[in-house]
Amino acid sequence: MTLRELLNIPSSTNKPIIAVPLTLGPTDKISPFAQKLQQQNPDIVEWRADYIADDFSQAVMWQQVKAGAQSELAQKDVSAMTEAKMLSEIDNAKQEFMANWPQINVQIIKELTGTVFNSIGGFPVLLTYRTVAQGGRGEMSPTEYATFMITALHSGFPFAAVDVEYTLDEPLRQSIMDAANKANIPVLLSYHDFESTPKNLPALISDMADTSADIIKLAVMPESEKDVDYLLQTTKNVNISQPLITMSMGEIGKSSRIEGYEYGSEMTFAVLDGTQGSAPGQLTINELLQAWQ
Ligand SMILES: O=C1C[C@@](O)(C(=O)O)C[C@@H](O)[C@@H]1O
Repeated sequence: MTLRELLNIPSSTNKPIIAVPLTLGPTDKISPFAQKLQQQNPDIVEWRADYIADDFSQAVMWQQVKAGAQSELAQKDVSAMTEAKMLSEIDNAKQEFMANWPQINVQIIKELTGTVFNSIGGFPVLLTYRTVAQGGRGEMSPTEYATFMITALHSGFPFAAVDVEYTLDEPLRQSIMDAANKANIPVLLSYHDFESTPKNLPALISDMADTSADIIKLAVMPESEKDVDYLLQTTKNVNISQPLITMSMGEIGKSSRIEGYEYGSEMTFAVLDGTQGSAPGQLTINELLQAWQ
């Protein structure tokens, strides 16, 4: 099955699926992005949840609740005794907040996810939380990362696919994959190397394909043209049953984002004009379309 068939993204051309990253943070507005989406019309939006989810972590949310209570207290003209009592009440509130956190967290994740789905006008959404270790912004612990992904998958919104990092501990990885399977959402297993191009690409891709993942994705950094060629040749020659997505990042790797599909890479990541990219070397959609002409 092709990736287009799997993700239900038909096309009349032989070109790869174009994905654009949505990298908005908590203070960014989504409507300018949504407008550009309509104009530039990619195939799929990759929601990079790592740009926003950490701002709604348990620690951050409690700090906000606490700061609110403290500033209210500071505005009141109360005696030292009353103040001490109110401070101890804030401490009690903390216990309650921590006990209720699982439900609060579910609600927050539902709202974040809902905002994405309700704002971008029907484009398919790939859910990604990229950890710092794999080149993203996400600083959650592995368990928090898995909880975030599973909760988002349970939110009822129809993600087109979900990115799961290959480097995540196997049991946690499996727990996300199980949640995705239950929700009938294809799993895209990903591996990134922002430093270099591993010398064992065929074995790495085969090992990734030996899991129950539905799609395999590899993004690596070339140190020379030779590395780009190695990635493209490996993409062409590797024999796996799942659709494959590969790219060489950075300036030297740009050609792989344009030509990769000729070697069997079924998706390419590009940026909407006037928005922020999510990895080095990404072209704009217009540059990509021009290169294909
Ligand atoms: O895995 C990838 C590929 C990518 O790193 C790139 O190089 O275009 C961009 C990421 O947003 C995405 O999750």
